[in-house]
Amino acid sequence: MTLWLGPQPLVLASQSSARKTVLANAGIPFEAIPAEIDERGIAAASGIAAPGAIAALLAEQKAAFVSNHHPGRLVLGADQTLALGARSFNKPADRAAAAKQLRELAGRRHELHSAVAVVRNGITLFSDVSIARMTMRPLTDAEIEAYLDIVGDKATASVGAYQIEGLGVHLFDGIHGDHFTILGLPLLPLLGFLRSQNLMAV
Ligand SMILES: Nc1nc2c(ncn2[C@@H]2O[C@H](COP(=O)(O)OP(=O)(O)OP(=O)(O)O)[C@@H](O)[C@H]2O)c(=O)[nH]1
Repeated sequence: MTLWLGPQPLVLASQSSARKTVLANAGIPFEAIPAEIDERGIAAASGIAAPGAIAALLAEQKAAFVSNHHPGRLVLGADQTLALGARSFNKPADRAAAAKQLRELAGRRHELHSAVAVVRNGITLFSDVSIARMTMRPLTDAEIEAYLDIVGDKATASVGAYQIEGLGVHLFDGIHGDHFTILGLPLLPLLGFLRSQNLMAV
């Protein structure tokens, strides 16, 4: 008996190592085929300001892009936006941007809006946006620099310049929300959908 009942593996429209790990640990077979879209351009052209709506749009656009190149396949797209008050943040471009972003997040609560979409033949079959609320400790510039010295390039691999399951945990006083939402893939709503399609044995 296997867990996955689908005729073919899921297609994951992502290069995210965290998203791959989440699916692999959940026992869901997938092929990773990153979407070649201009995320920032699409977000800017959409005129959308709400972080959850931006994440939902980009998750759907990533899945639709790959779906159009793989007819008949079930394609999963995901996106995550960080919101601090009315401002939205994306993955920092380099260490200096990560330091600047952490200085702004320190001592405050920010939200992670994680969206997932499932598309087949260009039709969106499922979408969900989940929110996690993260309370970051007050941090001195010296603490931020020490953290960045220790984590190195990983600081630019995540939207908040941290990996919560790794050393990023040291930055926080409080975490409210689903662990998978923080990692960037709302797994529980996705599993509910896959189950509803009779794709899972459990
Ligand atoms: N390991 C880890 N990754 C995180 C965490 N928080 C956010 N991320 C990752 O930060 C990235 C958010 O950027 P996105 O633009 O949504 O995705 P991406 O990395 O560009 O990958 P694509 O899906 O190909 O667009 C995702 O890869 C998330 O998995 C965390 O706490 N731990």
